Amino acid sequence: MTVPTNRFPDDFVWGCATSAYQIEGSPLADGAGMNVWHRFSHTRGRVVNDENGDIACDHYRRYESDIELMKQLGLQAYRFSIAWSRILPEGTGRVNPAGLGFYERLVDRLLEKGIQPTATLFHWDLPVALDDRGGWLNRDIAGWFADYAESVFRRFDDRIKLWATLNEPWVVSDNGYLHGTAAPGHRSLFEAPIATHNLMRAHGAAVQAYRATGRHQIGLVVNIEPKYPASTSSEDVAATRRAEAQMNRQFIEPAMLGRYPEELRDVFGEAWPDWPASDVEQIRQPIDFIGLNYYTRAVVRNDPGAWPLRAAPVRQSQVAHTEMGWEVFPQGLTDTLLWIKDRYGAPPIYVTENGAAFADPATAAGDVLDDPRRVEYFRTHIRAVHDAMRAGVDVRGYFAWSMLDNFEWALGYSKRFGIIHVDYATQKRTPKASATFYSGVIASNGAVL
Ligand SMILES: N=[N+]=NCCCCNC(=O)[C@@H]1[C@H]2[C@H](O)[C@@H](O)[C@H](O)[C@@H](CO)[C@@H]12
Repeated sequence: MTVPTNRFPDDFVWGCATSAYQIEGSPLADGAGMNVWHRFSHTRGRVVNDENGDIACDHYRRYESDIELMKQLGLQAYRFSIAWSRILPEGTGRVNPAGLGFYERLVDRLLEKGIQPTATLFHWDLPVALDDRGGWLNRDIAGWFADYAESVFRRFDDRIKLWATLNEPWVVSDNGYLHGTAAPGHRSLFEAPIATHNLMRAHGAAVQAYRATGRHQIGLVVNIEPKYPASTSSEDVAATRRAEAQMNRQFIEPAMLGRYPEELRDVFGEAWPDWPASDVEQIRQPIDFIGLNYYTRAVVRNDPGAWPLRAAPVRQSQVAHTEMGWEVFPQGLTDTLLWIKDRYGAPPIYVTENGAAFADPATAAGDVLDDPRRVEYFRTHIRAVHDAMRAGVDVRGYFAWSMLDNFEWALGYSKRFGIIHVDYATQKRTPKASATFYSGVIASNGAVL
């Protein structure tokens, strides 16, 4: 693959990404079952300002005008997630035709507008009915997930050509079961490894199901945050390896190499089981691509009091940070793409999420002051992708996070990642300067960088 010096290959795909619970609203409409983020966000004290996704960006009802905005931007593809509990209100068994109907309308409208739909099966919004049966702690969930996957493959594989099983299983295991900062809000050293393992077994089962009937591509989306030691001391280097194994290799390694990083026993101790080899073999199903979500890096030091990693980030001074407190570090994206290529056999990669939160207040006149740092973030990170491709990494596409300002999980609506501003009181959409910039990147295939 020859990569031109000043633009991207002709078949490179440019898109934007979102997820169901963060933008759709109407979480219980038309027969949908309740999902764990609905229950979590309606539990006092779990989300900033006790905000929830009851309305969000009202995309469930406004999807046609939102697709019009995507068309105006010149998007070639759109990454969204399918809400499991719209399709199967009880998580298994009865299919809800109205739930399928929403995604049918969404997909057909996207195709009408020449925008490729790419779907993620699970973006954290587990049906409550399954959570009440143990959720990711119940080994049966691999079969439940495969059945759900089959019901959507059957319906949409004629129109969706790029599938992802899971979005960022690390966040579900680490935030949802280890630290309790995300749904379902558990805090347990023993539950997190079980959740990890069942998430990955479910991934494997869905890929196996896809291979039976699927005709296109399926992969796994992981968040990778490259870890750099704060010093060359053996303690800081060891701490960095623990942090890197627990976030960056805990999921991609079983999926691609059929093994878990040995550092996980150092992190979890007796709470890390000896998984049956047959389980890990089943997890290691050949996949067609890796989806990489990249936001930032971490500089890591040894911290004996930091449970359970015994590692802590060191904030870098005198450099730019986003509203999330994340360092702006585009070199980390190049480094990560090269790391995936070198460590996992040069798989095709899509950058499935990359973006930045900055405060973008709307003025009284209704304009939106898009922080110029967001344009700079996209410019430098898209350049970083190009650098990796010039160094031989097989990157197939880039999806900006996010198309719309949206519900940022436990941070509610306090963080704005969108290239399109959403006034949540009026639901008015206003493209930001970053939308104009990204539209130019797409139109010139990266030549404007
Ligand atoms: N330090 N630090 N970072 C810890 C690792 C961050 C992991 N979270 C993500 O990557 C989430 C991903 C998610 O898909 C999307 O649903 C979220 O809205 C975005 C923005 O938050 C990102």
